[in-house]
Amino acid sequence: MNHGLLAGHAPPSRELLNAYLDSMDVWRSDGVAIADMASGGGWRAVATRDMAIGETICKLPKSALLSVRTTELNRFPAAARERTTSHAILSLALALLNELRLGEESGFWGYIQSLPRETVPIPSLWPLYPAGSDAELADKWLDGTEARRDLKRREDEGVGLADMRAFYESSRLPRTRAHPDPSPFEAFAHAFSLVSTRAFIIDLHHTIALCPFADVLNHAGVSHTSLASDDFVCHVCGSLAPCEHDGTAEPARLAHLHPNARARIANELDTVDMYVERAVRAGDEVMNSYGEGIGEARLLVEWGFVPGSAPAAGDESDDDEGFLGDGITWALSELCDAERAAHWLAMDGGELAGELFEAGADDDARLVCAPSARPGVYHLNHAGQASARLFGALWLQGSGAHPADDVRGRLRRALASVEMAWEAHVADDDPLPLDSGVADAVRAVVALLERRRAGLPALTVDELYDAREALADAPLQAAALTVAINEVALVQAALERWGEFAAWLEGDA
Ligand SMILES: C[S@@+](CC[C@H](N)C(=O)[O-])C[C@H]1O[C@@H](n2cnc3c(N)ncnc32)[C@H](O)[C@@H]1O
Repeated sequence: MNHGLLAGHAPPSRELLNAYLDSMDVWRSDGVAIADMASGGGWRAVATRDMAIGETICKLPKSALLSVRTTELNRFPAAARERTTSHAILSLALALLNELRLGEESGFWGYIQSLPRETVPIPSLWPLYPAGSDAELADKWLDGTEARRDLKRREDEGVGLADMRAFYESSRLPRTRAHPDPSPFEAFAHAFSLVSTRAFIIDLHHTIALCPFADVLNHAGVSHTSLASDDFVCHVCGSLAPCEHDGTAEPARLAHLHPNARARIANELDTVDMYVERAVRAGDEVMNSYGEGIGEARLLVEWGFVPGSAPAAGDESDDDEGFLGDGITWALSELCDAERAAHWLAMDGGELAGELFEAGADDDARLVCAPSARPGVYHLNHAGQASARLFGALWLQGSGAHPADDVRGRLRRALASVEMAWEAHVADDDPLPLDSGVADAVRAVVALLERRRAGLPALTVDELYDAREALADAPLQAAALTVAINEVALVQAALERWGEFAAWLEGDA
């Protein structure tokens, strides 16, 4: 994508980055070095010696972060931000674009020159690529997948491509020596792609920010580290210690801290830190976690890659265990009609289903699994188990329960009896008599899965694999196909499991 930024500059330099980090007092362990990705493009962090749990990987003073608070744009708020946005990601992309337009005159030059020069092709930006390109051809494989849902969610939240365009068109960046004229939308899209793939959530003052050096680490589900930051700062000035905006020497934002910790923060520099949480061997790539249980669809939508879709010897990117996330998900409106959905929400059904789900030693053998840790997520996991939250909402829809009924007691019995019936099915016993609401919920799971399958590409898993095999030099199509393959395989397997169970309940099998 032709964004016109940093044209004519030398490629990213580690020396310049290190000089910047030193000048900003960013502390780095001598056990970690920046190395090239084996796949060619980009960098990664590699351990130069064994590192033990608890060791510090890096400590960045918050003043070294690139955020809307620390950048030049913050000094020209009125001119540059006629339109305000509640979306931190759009504001940060604008602030970064302003620094990129400043080029060598930016206070962040040593850092921003180290960032990828190519736009990261996240799916929100695929419509900007020409017809017949890898991006354009990849898009159709996302139909019916979680990635398409995530893209829709981003649009609903106001961070889709049309929102980016509207936001950028209503913003005015100052002229710079390198860029006396406004930059094209592609330049904003480039900055957005960098923010989407590199920003971390920091605190109430910075909101999200780019973290030099910490953002060199790639992601793995089973990681060695994660970014830690005290977020209970003053939202006005960012101070962690009590400040003039608190109006008291003992602000409520610090009330949860032990007195020793409160005394410590009064005297210490506020930093974001990375510590070794799982031992690293010399020569290993040091992997970060971008978040708990992120599925591959979300990795594609927000970070522009799918683990294992383009294996590269030497990178750990093909280690896909732990990339599982929440499997496949539905919105409550797809499970219940409006009246039942309102009833479910009024009784806090999601929370209730979690309370009623009794974890056990043989959870893997069950039909129903624990609800997602993400509130409001109704999912079927990678083993084809429906979450208690999903099953509960479907049960409510079919049960005829009224707000005045003892829903708690009935849902508890429904969850217990479906599990007993499943055990009997697995043991090849005769079907047990079941409350009709429970059998209806099982049939509703089958219907949901059938609808999901109908929306996914109409090829078998083998045909999808063949389509991926036949690709040459098309990483985005390979990534999109990987998402589609895994979802088709999951829906197919889940349909068999739930379909056979439903038939057995009806005495047909
Ligand atoms: C925070 S950056 C990590 C540093 C990046 N490798 C670089 O050179 O700038 C995030 C980007 O790195 C790449 N990345 C991160 N984890 C990866 C993985 N496990 N496999 C492949 N690429 C990965 C993706 O392009 C992602 O958007």
